[in-house]
Amino acid sequence: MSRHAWIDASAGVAGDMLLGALLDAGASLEVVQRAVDAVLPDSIALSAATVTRAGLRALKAEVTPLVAAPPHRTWRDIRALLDGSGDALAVFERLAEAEGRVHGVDADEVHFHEVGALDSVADIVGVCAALRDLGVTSVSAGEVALGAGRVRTAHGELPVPAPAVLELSRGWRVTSGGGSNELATPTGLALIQALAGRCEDLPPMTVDTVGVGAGGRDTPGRANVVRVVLGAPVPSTSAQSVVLEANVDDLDPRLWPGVLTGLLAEGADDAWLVPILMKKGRPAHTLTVLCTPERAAALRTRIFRDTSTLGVRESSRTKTALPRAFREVTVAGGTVAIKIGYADGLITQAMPEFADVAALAAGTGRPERVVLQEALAAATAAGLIAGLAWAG
Ligand SMILES: O=C([S-])c1cc(C(=O)S)c[n+]([C@@H]2O[C@H](COP(=O)(O)O)[C@@H](O)[C@H]2O)c1
Ligand code: NI
Repeated sequence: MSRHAWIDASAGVAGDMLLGALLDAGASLEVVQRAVDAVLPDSIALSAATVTRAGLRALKAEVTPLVAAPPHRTWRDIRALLDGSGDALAVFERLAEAEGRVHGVDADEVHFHEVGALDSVADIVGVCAALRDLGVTSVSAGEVALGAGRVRTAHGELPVPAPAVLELSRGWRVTSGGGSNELATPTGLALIQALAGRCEDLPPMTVDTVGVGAGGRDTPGRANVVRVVLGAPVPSTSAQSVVLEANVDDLDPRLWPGVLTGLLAEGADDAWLVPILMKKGRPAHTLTVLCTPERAAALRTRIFRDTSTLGVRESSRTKTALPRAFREVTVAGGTVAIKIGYADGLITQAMPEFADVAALAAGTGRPERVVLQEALAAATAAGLIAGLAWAG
C-alpha cells in the first residue's frame, strides 16, 4: 500500500521540527530512539513535549546530547558513522555538497561545525526512521520559507538565508516568508531536498493523519511549525499520451475499417481517420492513433503492417482524463451500463454505453433510440444527473 507524506514548510523547516511533526503523526519515539542509538550509541536522548506556537498546538522534539560532540568532523567521518543507513546518508551527502560549494572545498574535506553536531545527525537519522515507521512510501513538500536577517554561527555572523541554505534551495520553490529570523536551516532543507521527490502544493490525496512539529522560537502572529500530511495518494488523472499519425493516399478504402479495428485490438486508446486533400490534389486520409507510451512501438509496427504508409509521425501529448465509474440501470428487457465522469467528486457526464443499448435493442427487437431514451431516463431516476458540476 502506498502512503504519501506532504510537508508544509511554509513557515520554515529544521530537522527537529520535521522530527516533531512525524512523531506527532504517530511515529514511535522508541523506534526512532533505537535508530539513533544504532548510529550514535549512548549519545542522544530523544523526547517530545506538547507546546503551543502562536496559539497552535504542536509537538516539540527534544534532541539532548549526552556526550560532548567532537569539535570538527569531516564528511568522511560522518559517512563512516552512517554506513548502512542509505536515506540518512543521502541527506548528509546533500549537506556535504552544499557546504563544500559554500566554502570552496571538496565535499569529502568539509568540516562540519553546528551542522555536523550530534543533534543534527540525530535529527536526520530520526526523521528517516520516523518516515519508515509510518510506512511512508513517497514524500513531497511545498514552498519553503527561508527567513531573513542575520544569524550567529561558528563562521561568525551569516546573512539569512544562510549560504548553505541557499545552496540547498536550488530547484526548489522558496520565499523569505517575511520577518527577520532564520526560518529554514541547512539540515531542514537537506532533508527536504533528499527525501521529497518533488516541490508541489498539497497534492490530491485522501488524508488520514496530520502531524504538527514545533520550532524552538514562539513568534507571535506566525506559528513556527512544520506540518506533515499523511494519506493515500489519489492517482493522477493527467497522463502522457502518444499520438501516431500518417497521411495515406493509396490504400484501398475498403481496408480502412479493418485497420481501425486492428489498431484498437492492438491496444490503441482511440484510432480515427480524417479525410484530407494531399499534395498534387490527391484525396487521402490522415490516420491518427492515440495510445499510452508503452503501446506506441507495437502500434507503430501495426500501422506499417496494415497500411501502405512509408512513415509515421509521433508526438507526445498530455491527456487529462476525468475519473470515471460504471453503474448499471435496468430497462425493459435487460440492463445497460451508464458511464459516469466526475470532476471534483461531482458528476459531469452520465451516458449509457451504446454497445449495451445496441445489444438490447437487437435482442428485444426495439429501436435503438427508444432503448437509449429509456436508459437515460433510468439513469436520471437513479440520481445520475450529468452537468451538476457545471451548474455554477
Ligand atoms: O556548521 C556550519 S558549517 C554552518 C554553516 C552554515 C552555512 O550556511 S555555510 C550555517 N550554519 C548555521 O548553523 C545553524 C544550525 O543548522 P542546522 O542545519 O544544524 O540546524 C543554523 O543557524 C545554520 O544557519 C552552520
Ligand atoms: Ni558552513
